[in-house]
Amino acid sequence: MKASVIGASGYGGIELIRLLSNHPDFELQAIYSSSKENVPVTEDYPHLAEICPLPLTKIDPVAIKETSDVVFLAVPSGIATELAPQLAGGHAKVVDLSGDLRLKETDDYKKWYKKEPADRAFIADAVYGLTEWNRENVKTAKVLSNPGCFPTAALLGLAPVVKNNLIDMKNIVIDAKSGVSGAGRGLSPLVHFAEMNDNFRIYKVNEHQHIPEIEQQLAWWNKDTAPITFSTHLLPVSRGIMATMYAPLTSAMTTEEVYALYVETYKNDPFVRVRPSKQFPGIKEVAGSNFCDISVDVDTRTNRLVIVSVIDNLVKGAAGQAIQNANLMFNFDEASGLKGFPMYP
Ligand SMILES: NC(=O)C1=CN([C@@H]2O[C@H](COP(=O)(O)OP(=O)(O)OC[C@H]3O[C@@H](n4cnc5c(N)ncnc54)[C@H](OP(=O)(O)O)[C@@H]3O)[C@@H](O)[C@H]2O)C=CC1
Ligand SMILES: CC(=O)N[C@@H](CCC(=O)OP(=O)(O)O)C(=O)O
Repeated sequence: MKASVIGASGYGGIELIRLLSNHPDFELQAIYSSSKENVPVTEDYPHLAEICPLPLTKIDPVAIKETSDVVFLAVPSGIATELAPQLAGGHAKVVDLSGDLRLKETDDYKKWYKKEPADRAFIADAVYGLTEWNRENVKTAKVLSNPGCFPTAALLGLAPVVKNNLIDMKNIVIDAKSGVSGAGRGLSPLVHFAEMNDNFRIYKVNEHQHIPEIEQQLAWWNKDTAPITFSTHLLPVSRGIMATMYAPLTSAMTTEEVYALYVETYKNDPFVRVRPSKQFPGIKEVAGSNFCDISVDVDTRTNRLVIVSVIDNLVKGAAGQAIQNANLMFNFDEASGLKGFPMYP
């Protein structure tokens, strides 16, 4: 199957190139950029030498749509709003990595992204691809909206207890940290070396655009849903997200009981690894891989459950999950092209 990547000069784009170049079922046939034409991608990214010989090409949605079986969009929010509808509706399937098609309430998109939303009906038809929890819909999707990096880590961690009504939905706190590649390749004072290195900062306090995305999925799972507290911090590392979730249990449970529930829930999911008690995951343990590692612990003094979930923001949080979804959309093995192990140390 022929795959194309738009936004191929960004961090999400080059991660798609890395993974698709080693994929047995997709052939990466073209890569697109809005700022560069006929320039080998290796000029900016020499690590792709002899891996990806393709030049960056000007974006022509009509031609891309006709020549591709699947188009991955790794462009900033606001751009997919325009491009995705132009690419959809024909032979090609579309996988969008941005936030543009995730929020079914278009007013939420306006409020949190501060941009004009895509057409409501188009968004309604886009399938939200939190793979482990929406496989059947993903399989038939023509337009796939890939989850955000923080929502992926947080929701995979929360799902078993939220779906089984085991935590107080009115008291969920999600405390998340991300490496700087989560912000893309563009520079800003927040990710400037001198300000980020040797430092640790909270950002977008109570106004992060992933808040409505997480709340939307929690509401689909549990009718008692309520606003969450969600905070994001910048770690002075390149890759990785750790989301630590805190919530009171609705009735007393032991760590062993909660652990058993998680093991049972994720026993058939190739990319979710539930850690044994007290073996809390670090971000390095999933770096470069499509794994999400989860650990749980009950604080018996407060009856509060602590859930720790880690992913690589560029893999399970972006390009890896996008390919996992595309695999299902084309009836390939879900793990095809994604079997690379984490890099450690
Ligand atoms: N980084 C991460 O960990 C994650 C990112 N995402 C999402 O994936 C998308 C890509 O992110 P990321 O790769 O990090 O960002 P980057 O800033 O690194 O890359 C953005 C890409 O979009 C292209 N682009 C910029 N403006 C336009 C335009 N007007 N038309 C078409 N293309 C344009 C840029 O290339 P050029 O200027 O050459 O066209 C570049 O290739 C974003 O929506 C992001 O929110 C989602 C999950 C995680
Ligand atoms: C470290 C960092 O800055 N991360 C970004 C993640 C952005 C992202 O992935 O945006 P969408 O999912 O909304 O497209 C942030 O917190 O905004």
